[in-house]
Amino acid sequence: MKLKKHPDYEHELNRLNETKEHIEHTIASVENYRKLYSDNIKDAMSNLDTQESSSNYIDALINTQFVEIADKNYDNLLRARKKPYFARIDFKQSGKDEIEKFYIGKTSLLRDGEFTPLVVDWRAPISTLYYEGRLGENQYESEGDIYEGELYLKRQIAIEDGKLHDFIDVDITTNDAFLQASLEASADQRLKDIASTIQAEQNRVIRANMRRPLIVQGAAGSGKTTIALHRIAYFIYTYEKSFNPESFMIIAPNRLFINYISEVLPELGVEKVKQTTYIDFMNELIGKKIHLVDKNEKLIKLLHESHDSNQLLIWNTAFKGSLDYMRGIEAYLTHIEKKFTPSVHFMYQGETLASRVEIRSLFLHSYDYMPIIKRVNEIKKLLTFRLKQVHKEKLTKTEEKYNLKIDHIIRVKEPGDERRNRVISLMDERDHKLAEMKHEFKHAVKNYMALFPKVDYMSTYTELMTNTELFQKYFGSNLSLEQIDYHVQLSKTLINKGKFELEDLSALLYVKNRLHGFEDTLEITTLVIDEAQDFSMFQFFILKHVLKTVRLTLLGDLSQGIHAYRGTTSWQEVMDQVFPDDQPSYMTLVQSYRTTVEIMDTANKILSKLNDESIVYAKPVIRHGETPEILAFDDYEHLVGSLYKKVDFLHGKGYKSIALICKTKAECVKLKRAFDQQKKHSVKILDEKEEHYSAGIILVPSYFAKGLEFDAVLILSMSEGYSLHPLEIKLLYVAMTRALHHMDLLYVKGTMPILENVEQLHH
Ligand SMILES: Nc1ncnc2c1ncn2[C@@H]1O[C@H](COP(=O)(O)OP(=O)(O)OP(=O)(O)O)[C@@H](O)[C@H]1O
Repeated sequence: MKLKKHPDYEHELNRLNETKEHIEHTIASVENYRKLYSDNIKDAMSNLDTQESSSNYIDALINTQFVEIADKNYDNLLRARKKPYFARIDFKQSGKDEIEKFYIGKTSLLRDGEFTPLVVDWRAPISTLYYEGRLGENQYESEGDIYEGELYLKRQIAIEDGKLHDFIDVDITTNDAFLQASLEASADQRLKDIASTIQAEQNRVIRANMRRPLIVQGAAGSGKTTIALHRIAYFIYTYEKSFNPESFMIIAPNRLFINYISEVLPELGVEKVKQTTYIDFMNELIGKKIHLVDKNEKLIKLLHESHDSNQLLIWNTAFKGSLDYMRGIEAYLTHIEKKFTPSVHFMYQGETLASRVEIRSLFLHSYDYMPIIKRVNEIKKLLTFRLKQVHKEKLTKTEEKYNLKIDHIIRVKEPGDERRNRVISLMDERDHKLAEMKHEFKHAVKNYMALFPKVDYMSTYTELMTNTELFQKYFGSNLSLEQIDYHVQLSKTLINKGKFELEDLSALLYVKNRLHGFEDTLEITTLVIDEAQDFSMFQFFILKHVLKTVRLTLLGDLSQGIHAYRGTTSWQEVMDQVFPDDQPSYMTLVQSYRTTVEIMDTANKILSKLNDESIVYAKPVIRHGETPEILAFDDYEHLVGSLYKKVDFLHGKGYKSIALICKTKAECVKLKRAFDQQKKHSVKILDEKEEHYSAGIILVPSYFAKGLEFDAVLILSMSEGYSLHPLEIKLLYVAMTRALHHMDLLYVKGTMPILENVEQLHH
């Protein structure tokens, strides 16, 4: 009712109707075109056997392309039908008389002969005024030009199912009613497009210069994954003419994530972007599936055993992810490279066609930009070329030489047996010589090339890892004998089982790249990595190196670095070591959108146990909920009894996704049995292989919870509690920050040293 009294109500209503009419009209025209052209294609195809088959075929292809383009717009139009736009800004550009109204939506709509679009795409330069600008004097940039003016209005417009629902005028779009409404929603749609509620700090990340590396440190729930997708959508829109969507790639931690992502990208009007995991991408580049030990095995070991007893494991993992490791490998390859060319000249018929010095110089200098095996091939081509030239010449000369001799004998000698024998003998000698030359010609290059060592990336790398002497020589200067022995023995054990560790993938790819290189089929020019804190320096380096690009966006949160023993512990280090000459940008996101003030406060208290002054704590958007309960029980039975009641309660509240997070899978299995016996609730265990999850009660080992979110989270500690070790603090922090609306912690007394002295926690 109130809305109808708004002086602009009629205007907004008419505007919406006008827009909808335009959309319907365009949809109808596209449908007509599609029908017409698909009929044309059918005709062209049915005539393919006739004489003009090729021109018909070309016609068919052109029409197919047309339909594809129409299809693309068509899908966007269908989507726009229900919600053509979500905001309006009124802007008067300096020098112009008129205040222009811009309606902002997910896809732009143009009308013939009109300069101002009916709807402006959220990714258009002017839309940034909606996300970042405040009322009053303002400016925006488009293709290097600055447009100044005055922003008169910022209006958020809620349209649902094509009907005008509400609109409100705002100044800054922070913590507004629209954002609140969006955050109240349940987690059944894990990732969603947030085009209408993007916040200023997020907008800056989305639109940051893509030509330089960008590192984003974002608190839990600050929208990193969401922003990663919007950034890609923004870039595809902005650089539509220079880049194919296929040249964008997003690396996510697992298939579950990728499935979430693949649902959101089409919503953002983006398809065909490559979505993969690091392991899958490495296997693809290496060209074979490398069998790895479970990538969580180390973390699980560290959770079960003391850190002190695993010092060598921690050292070895960090070492294999470091650029020192890469440098050791490089030193070994350089050594191989130096000894690679034969120590003899390339000769033919006693003549040097290429000296060993020349070949070495070609190999080490002229062709040094190529992978080793390709250089060998280049040398082979060169030797073959020279040999062919010389061989032809020598063959003619030899033949001529014999023919002259034969002529001479015929001229000076009397006919008779002696002359005949002499001529025959010379002819035999000539034929023999020519045959011998042809034989040498045929085998010369092959024999010479056989003097180059036979190398392949797999044996080169495994030799280096398992040979104590070699390892000591190339990596050993700062390592203890104990460390060297640990590395070599572990490598031998793994290789005997035909397995590698996750850390070996970068190394294998490095060696493969140096030896064999890649075909020029790597189309990826722009890479976005989510959960980047789990990546090592070597992983970042190899991606930059192999893809030959600095268009990398890394989004991560060091506070959630549960794989810090193998991942990144400092973004500064990434900038210094991986991008020293690439002018990387660094941005932070501290506002957190996922959870309530009460849950975030509790999680932050846990995080403060790290006693790390450099941590920037997540600031929740003001949204209140119940205070988390921290409940201690005398034993397992009492805990489980209370857990059933909690689950009933949460069900009653209408929460669709409820996660029961235990520290390890073993505790999840134990609880699953209990639930199965109780027979009231059906529960599943979420593990690495899971590809889909949307609702229900799910048991989650803490280390799989990263990146996910649930309406309600119950953290459970039966026997394996959380200690004050940084890894366990981070694990508990990650678990707590998964909740959207509700979180409690239930534990058996004595299992949670981490809670000691945590001020003001509710017991
Ligand atoms: N501007 C926004 N408007 C509405 N919802 C938002 C906004 N930004 C983020 N969200 C929501 O906040 C939640 C967290 O976002 P996301 O998962 O992208 O964060 P994250 O930084 O990757 O989190 P984490 O590191 O904890 O896994 C999601 O539900 C997302 O839809």
